[in-house]
Amino acid sequence: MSKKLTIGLFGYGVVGTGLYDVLHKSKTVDATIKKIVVKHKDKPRNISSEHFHYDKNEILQDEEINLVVELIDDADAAFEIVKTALEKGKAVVSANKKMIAEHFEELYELQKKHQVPFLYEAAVCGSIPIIRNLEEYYNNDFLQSIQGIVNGSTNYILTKTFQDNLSYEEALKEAQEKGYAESNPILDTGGFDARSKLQILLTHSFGITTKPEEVFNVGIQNLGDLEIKYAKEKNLQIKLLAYAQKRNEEEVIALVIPKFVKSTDTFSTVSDVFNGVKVQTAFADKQFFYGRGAGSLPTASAVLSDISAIAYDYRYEYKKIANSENLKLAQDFPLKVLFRHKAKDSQNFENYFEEIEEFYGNREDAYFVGSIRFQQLKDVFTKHQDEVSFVLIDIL
Ligand SMILES: NC(=O)C1=CN([C@@H]2O[C@H](COP(=O)(O)OP(=O)(O)OC[C@H]3O[C@@H](n4cnc5c(N)ncnc54)[C@H](O)[C@@H]3O)[C@@H](O)[C@H]2O)C=CC1
Ligand SMILES: N[C@@H](CC=O)C(=O)O
Repeated sequence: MSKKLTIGLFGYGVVGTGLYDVLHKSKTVDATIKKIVVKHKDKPRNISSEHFHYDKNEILQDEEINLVVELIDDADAAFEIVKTALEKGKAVVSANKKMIAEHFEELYELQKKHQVPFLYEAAVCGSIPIIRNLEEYYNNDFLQSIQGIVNGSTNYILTKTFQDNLSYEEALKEAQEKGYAESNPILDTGGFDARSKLQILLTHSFGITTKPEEVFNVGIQNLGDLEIKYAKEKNLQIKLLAYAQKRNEEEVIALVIPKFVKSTDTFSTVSDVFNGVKVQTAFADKQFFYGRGAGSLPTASAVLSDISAIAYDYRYEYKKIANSENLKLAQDFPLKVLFRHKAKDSQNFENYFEEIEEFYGNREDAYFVGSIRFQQLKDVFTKHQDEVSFVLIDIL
């Protein structure tokens, strides 16, 4: 039996306004927004000011509200809201991957303790229902790998700079204007948003819980004309990929990194703000999910689906945590990359590499193809973040 939901909504930005819209258009969900708490009083909005409140307790202390939908852009404030709501026995829907990735263990314990649903489909790949599928559909299969283009803004920027010859700055500005980018866009371009999503995927696919700093991410912010030229000459594209991939029976590779993809690779068909996720399992073999990874209505559609699932009391069972097979993150493995540095004083970057296959440029502006151990790659990136770029050719 589906239950009637009275919603308290936090945030009325890109996703919040989208949710208001889809909830009023969809006739099948028995849910009403009673109150909306926003931060700024004077902002012009498309609905009457009587809907808005400015104190979080207006929602959190309201006994009639049985579902909190959290759609704000502040991960710390979001955690406080979600924590209090769960403690008060209210169901919660959130799209805030940064907050979930940073606080997963506390949120997991709160759900268990208070026995209330906490759903967050919109937090990973916008409109693609990947979490619910990992929770339900793949429950009895053996997952081997999940690879995904999981960030809409960076895919938009890469598409526009590659195909339409826009500058990086112009493409980023467009992604911001369209409501795809995070309020702080370095979260997108630096691969941090993709890392948060990867952390959530690791939990729902392999039962591995992680702290953000345990998952390594390289973004697209250091890529330049040389990488694009190299890719075009070889008929390749560059995509920011997130990997959660079994290396053997004990270890899972977890990594966010730009990668060259061939024109025959399904990922090469994922352009613009779209996301794509490849799942490989023992029984089903390969499957591919495709859909809009960001934007007002597509993201709101995932929030709407969570709301409707809450109405029949659906909750994540986290079976993969219970049956985690004690999998651990792989600490070291070899990769083949295109490496470039723009260090002013010539550094001995070649020493980090096991083998160098192709060398271009000169010592001060060099780029080369070589194989490197994961630990070495992390080391060189950590020490020289602003001076180096990597594009993955393959995990070896
Ligand atoms: N924009 C997108 O395509 C997607 C966004 N998300 C996530 O959804 C959440 C919302 O994103 P957007 O709507 O794009 O952000 P936004 O910046 O358009 O809207 C967020 C709103 O929350 C308000 N806010 C901040 N702190 C608040 C507080 N303490 N109480 C009440 N309101 C507060 C801000 O003033 C702003 O109006 C974020 O966690 C984001 O990562 C997830 C998937 C896609
Ligand atoms: N900034 C994010 C929004 C959706 O998660 C993205 O671009 O993917």
